[in-house]
Amino acid sequence: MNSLLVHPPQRPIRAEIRLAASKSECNRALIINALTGFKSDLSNISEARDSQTMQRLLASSDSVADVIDAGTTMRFLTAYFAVTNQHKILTGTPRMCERPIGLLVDALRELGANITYENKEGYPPLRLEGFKASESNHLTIRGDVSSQYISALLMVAPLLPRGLKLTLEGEIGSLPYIEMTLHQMASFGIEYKADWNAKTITIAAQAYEPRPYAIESDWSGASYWYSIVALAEDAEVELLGLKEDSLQGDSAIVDIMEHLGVQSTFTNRGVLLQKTTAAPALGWDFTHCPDLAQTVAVCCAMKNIHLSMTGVESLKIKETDRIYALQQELSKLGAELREIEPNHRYEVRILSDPDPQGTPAIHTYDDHRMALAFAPIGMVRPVQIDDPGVVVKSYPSFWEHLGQVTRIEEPQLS
Ligand SMILES: O=C(O)C1=C[C@@H](OP(=O)(O)O)[C@@H](O)[C@H](O)C1
Ligand SMILES: C=C(OP(=O)(O)O)C(=O)O
Repeated sequence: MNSLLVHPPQRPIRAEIRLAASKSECNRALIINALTGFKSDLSNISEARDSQTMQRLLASSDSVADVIDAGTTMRFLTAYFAVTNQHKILTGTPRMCERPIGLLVDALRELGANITYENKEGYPPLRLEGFKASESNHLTIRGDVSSQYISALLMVAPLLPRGLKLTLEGEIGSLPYIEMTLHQMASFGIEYKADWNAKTITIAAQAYEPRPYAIESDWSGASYWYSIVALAEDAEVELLGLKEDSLQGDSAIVDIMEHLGVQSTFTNRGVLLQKTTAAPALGWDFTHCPDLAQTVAVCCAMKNIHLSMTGVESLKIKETDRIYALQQELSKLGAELREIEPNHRYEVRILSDPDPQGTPAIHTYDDHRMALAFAPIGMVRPVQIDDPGVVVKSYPSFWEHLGQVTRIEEPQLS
């Protein structure tokens, strides 16, 4: 299946969608479960490939662990395999081998891990050859590159003989993901002290306790349904398995979408999305919810809402350079993603649709969020999404779910 055509719905949309479980919460729960000796009872394990890969690699005794394109799986397993003294080669797709990991490797080396680079300094593949705890239990790490390095270190901190005092340097990005890690660790009996003013987190040596743990549905996946409701003429969708007091920072989509014309009402099963009036312009800082940037950029472009976005620095080192990918694909809709302050502030503006009657063909750059963020365009005009299978990374049942509300087909060969 090389591409899919999404057609505008012929009827008002009324649907209940059971979202995939959050791969972020799931990957933390899987690592922590491993650290309890696989004795915890996890429910609602995510069907996302990133989480299935994590589960498979944790259970495998192979010397090579291939994470495919899963960033959290790569970063969390690096710390886990290192500190549990496992000898492994950690590798992934060519893109994974372009995503930096040097800050995490430097930190683990300081703690006593023997890690070397197979090819390029600072990037996977990595060779892990044992662990001998060092005297030092105090580390400093930059907070503005990827929070995944920090989460990875925090989860293994209780295993270190002297625990860990971690100081974060500079701006902290993706903070809710760090807080999610700490909350989940606490759910398995770990005590910690976080001082966000001093930017330090202190964790003593202690043991994880096996506990039951239920993983919440995925708020990042929910964002595509918000965009569908914002763009469709008539839509009401209930997303099942989401909570108002979520650990996931991407629940910020509730506030963002109030400006884009979607109202949220929490029910005892999840959240009900209904249409309301949209604002003419939106300014948003994505520092703590970078995975929402594509959803919001595309939705604003389609609704002709002027968007000013900041906090998108990390987008260039994700599954693809998401700034470049957005610029290329938004231009097919007659929209522009313009850099206003170098690498800091961008805006989305509508110029003119180069072909209002046409069916834009959207490339997805091996990035699930490109396919997921552009598919809702189909609520307004037919759209072709190339390489639709990329969604398996986080939301494998997306096309099946979308097929419940509108027609999707493989394009006819001419
Ligand atoms: O810890 C996590 O589960 C994640 C953290 C974020 O990455 P960064 O911290 O690199 O921004 C996010 O983009 C990613 O999808 C998942
Ligand atoms: C950036 C993402 O994932 P990861 O970094 O875990 O590959 C994502 O899911 O958007």
